[in-house]
Amino acid sequence: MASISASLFTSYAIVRPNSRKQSKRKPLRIPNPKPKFNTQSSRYKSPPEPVVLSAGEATTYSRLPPKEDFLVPSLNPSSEVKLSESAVPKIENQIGDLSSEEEEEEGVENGDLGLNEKFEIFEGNSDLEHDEEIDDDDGEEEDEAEEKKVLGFTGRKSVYRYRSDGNYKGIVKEHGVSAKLYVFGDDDDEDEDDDDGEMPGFDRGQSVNASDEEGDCVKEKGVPAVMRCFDRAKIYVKAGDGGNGVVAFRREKFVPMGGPSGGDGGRGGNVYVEVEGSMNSLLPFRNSVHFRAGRGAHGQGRMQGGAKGEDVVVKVAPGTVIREADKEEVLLELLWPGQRALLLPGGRGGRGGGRGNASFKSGANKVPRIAENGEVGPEMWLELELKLVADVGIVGAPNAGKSTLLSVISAAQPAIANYPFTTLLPNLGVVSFDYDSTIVVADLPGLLEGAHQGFGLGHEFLRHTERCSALVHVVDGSGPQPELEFDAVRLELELFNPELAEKPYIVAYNKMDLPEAYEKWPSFKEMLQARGIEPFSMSAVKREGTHEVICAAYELLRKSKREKQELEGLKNLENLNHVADMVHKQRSASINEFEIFHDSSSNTWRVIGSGLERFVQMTNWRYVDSDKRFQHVLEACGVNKSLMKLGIKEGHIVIVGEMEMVWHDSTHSSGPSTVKKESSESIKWAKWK
Ligand SMILES: Nc1nc2c(ncn2[C@@H]2O[C@H](COP(=O)(O)OP(=O)(O)OP(=O)(O)O)[C@@H](O)[C@H]2O)c(=O)[nH]1
Ligand SMILES: [Mg+2]
Repeated sequence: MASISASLFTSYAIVRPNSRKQSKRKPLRIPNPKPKFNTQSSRYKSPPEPVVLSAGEATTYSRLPPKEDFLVPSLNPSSEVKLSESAVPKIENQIGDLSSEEEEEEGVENGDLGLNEKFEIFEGNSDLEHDEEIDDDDGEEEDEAEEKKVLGFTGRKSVYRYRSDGNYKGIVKEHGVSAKLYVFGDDDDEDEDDDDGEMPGFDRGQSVNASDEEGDCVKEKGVPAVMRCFDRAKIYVKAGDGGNGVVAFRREKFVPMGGPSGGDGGRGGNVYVEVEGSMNSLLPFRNSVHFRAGRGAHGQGRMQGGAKGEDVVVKVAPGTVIREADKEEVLLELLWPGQRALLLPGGRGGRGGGRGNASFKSGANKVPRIAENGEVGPEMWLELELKLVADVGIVGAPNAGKSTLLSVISAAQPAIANYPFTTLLPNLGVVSFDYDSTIVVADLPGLLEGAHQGFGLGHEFLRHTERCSALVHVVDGSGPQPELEFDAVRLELELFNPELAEKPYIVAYNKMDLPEAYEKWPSFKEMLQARGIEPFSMSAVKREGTHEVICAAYELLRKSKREKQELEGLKNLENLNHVADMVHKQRSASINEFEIFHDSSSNTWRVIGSGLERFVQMTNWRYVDSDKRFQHVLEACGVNKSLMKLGIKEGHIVIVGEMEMVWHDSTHSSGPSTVKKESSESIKWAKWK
């Protein structure tokens, strides 16, 4: 009975904002003593020791240059090493001719190639047979084996400069062409330990400096940031907080007791996501990561409401998929220019929250000394992923002529050069057929064997073919074994995503103007025909056969177009504002819905319920009436009753949202009474801790 009477006059003493919750929000960051470079992992291994080809002349690196390379325009133009485009085949020949280390030294020292200390050699893993072959050799034979290890070379339109100690020095961009050797060897024990067959290729993110424990995750990912950021980004978005309401009273001559006149706060700004047709990458998010909408202005006297916060619009490229960070579920998929989604609605001001004291005026309370805080705007981290919206994707091995084909069939002007990996990012081109029919064609970086495991660059971009309706597979006819090249690329597509391999495709056998390609064409054609595939032959450089190829691709496209349109139509009907709707729904959660958790060791009772928590957040504790209102709400929504049922005792701690309170059983009065009628004396407030 005592407990029942106590229940009628129960009150809370508000002690302080809930410090536990706050500390949870901002955890202390304890430095991780472990090296970030996981030497145990089979995927990320310590980089092999540099392979010195000739005394201090060149060093082997197993990764692409760091991201800074793509930012620094020119560090030392005076010492720029330029290799003319025409020098490239020359280098290739010389590499082929190298038959001893001396020759290597000579070639480098002479500076014929301009490569002295300035070229990088990427080391990859060889297949088993090759390893064995090299292992068996000794002495001079080993030198021969070294030769065999040189499989090819590539270059790019930037010159990387290395100090002789192996540390990366800088970059001279734009005009030079540097050489890169791909050496497939077995020098490193660690490579042999690589049981799962993963290649410690340059894209594996191995640090240049093995002792570089500070290598962050950017380095571990291996691919330079400019390439990763092209189609992936992580951003932070926050809707604006609502403005606070104020307590004010009308003071005017001849208007005695003018009444409350505190205005409401304005609503916080919204966060929108909009598709910008002119964007074709997510690179802009490399520099701007945080998007915060403006907060609503506070209300003012004379019934002046606050202005609403400024909205923020995050512009993304067509084809962007949006997920909440570290979650699988797709929030939004924005395909077409102009599409706009309300992602996060701003915190409410005005009637929804942030009310001034004028809004609290009632017959019972004509002088309300209470106003609300504006509602806090929601926030989240988002992961953006771009999947280009191209109709046809051009795939194939490096140097097959994919970019050349795109340049011939469209007005696009991709970089074309006689070395693999000229294309580092996908290129888009628009091909016009009639007045009103155009298709978008994407030229992707070349695929290597092992691409699905991360070898080479192509796998980074294969996801861009997922939205293509048809593929054009370009085969380099001048290669040693076009059939094997064809099979390897098909296998990579299949291993990356079996759905890709099921897409309709056209095989375009390229470089027919070269005798070696011309000779191999009949056998290649025969092999594919035996499999039921009708290949096309072309010479992209001479623009012969390219029209037939793209027309055939267009036909394939048209076949699947109707089906695709139906799907797109369905997608367009999707409600793009569903995330905002979810937020609205959460906001309108009733304060009557809550759960109570008890920690007996600390005598703490935690009341969890989004409606109640929002109420706490919006209560402005500066005003005495706010406390009364809060007590009333706890009583009205049944929190007090539930706590007493569960056996709460004097002095226990109750936590609601960010408030921590001490429970008191009041014994000052008896008999039924509502909190509303309860005098302030009946409430025993504890001191702030
Ligand atoms: N002879 C001849 N050379 C060609 C033909 N098509 C392309 N090439 C050459 O092949 C080389 C590679 O061409 P690209 O178009 O850059 O090849 P890619 O497939 O885009 O190469 P990556 O972007 O590095 O994967 C260039 O030197 C082209 O001039 C052709 O039909 N005949
Ligand atoms: Mg290319």
